[in-house]
Amino acid sequence: MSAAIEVRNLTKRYGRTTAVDGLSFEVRPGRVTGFLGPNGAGKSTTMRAIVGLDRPTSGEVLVAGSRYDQLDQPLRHVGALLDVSVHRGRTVRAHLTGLARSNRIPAARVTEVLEIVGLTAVADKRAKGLSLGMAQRLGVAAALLGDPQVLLLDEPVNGLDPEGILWIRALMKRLAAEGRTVFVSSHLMSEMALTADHLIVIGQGRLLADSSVTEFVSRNSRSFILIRTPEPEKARDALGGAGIQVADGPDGTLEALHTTLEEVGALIARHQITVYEISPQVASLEEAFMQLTADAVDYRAKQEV
Ligand SMILES: Nc1ncnc2c1ncn2[C@@H]1O[C@H](COP(=O)(O)OP(=O)(O)OP(=O)(O)O)[C@@H](O)[C@H]1O
Repeated sequence: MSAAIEVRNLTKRYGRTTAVDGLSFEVRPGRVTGFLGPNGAGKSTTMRAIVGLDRPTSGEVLVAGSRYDQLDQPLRHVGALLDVSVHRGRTVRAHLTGLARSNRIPAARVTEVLEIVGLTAVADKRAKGLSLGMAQRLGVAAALLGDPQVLLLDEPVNGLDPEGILWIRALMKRLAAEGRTVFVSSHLMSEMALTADHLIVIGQGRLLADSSVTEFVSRNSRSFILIRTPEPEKARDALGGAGIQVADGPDGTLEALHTTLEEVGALIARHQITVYEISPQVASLEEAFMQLTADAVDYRAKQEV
């Protein structure tokens, strides 16, 4: 399986701001790849570089083996939902027809994409009358117009209602199942956990992780047994005596690491310690992501002071 998008040592500076800093990764076909990072991490800049809207300060980006500006009929190779920019006075259909014509795409395809995104009923309405969710759908329709093998979607769930969110998730999965490359950015780990098969995580314009979602979860999520007790010293001694590592949790709780509920329960009973709660805990994906990107966020916050 060869990579459909190759980002090689990409750096992009805007004046004194380094938005992307020596970033390299590949995006493969047949799966949804989530592009995750806190606000300002450099996701949009990278996506804009992939479709030739931003010129790299150094490094390069290849799509389907070529630089975007060297692709013949680029819309047939890459479809992108970046900023939704529509000629707002035009109708939905006219907007798509104009795009199709300038890219030598048959007009019949407009009817097809309107159907795919569920905008057939509003095809003759002016784009400026559309809700944000419908405007997102129109952006997706434009991205699909050339029936491309590679799709880039920058925060596609923004502005969508719950039904729209389910729709876009299903669409992305379907496009990937058809063998296409789907690269989708988000600043929400929870959203990506539901949609993506693979993750590229960046912070401060640098690569933090490149792994499957399953791997990311098992590597980054912290699990422990939470103990709430009025006798923390007794509990600490009992656990420590059995060779179990104990950390301090919030509100005076204890966290027993690398152990099981059964082992902790048995020890607590044997030492006759009063407990109010013993429960297994797994840090959420969102926490794992925040932990991973915390340094990047701190750094940026300090810079802006
Ligand atoms: N045209 C520009 N001129 C100057 N600085 C820019 C420009 N575009 C982006 N930046 C800066 O580059 C950094 C990365 O921005 P970018 O929009 O790529 O991040 P992002 O990960 O997409 O964030 P968000 O989730 O907020 O969209 C930020 O510090 C941003 O302020």
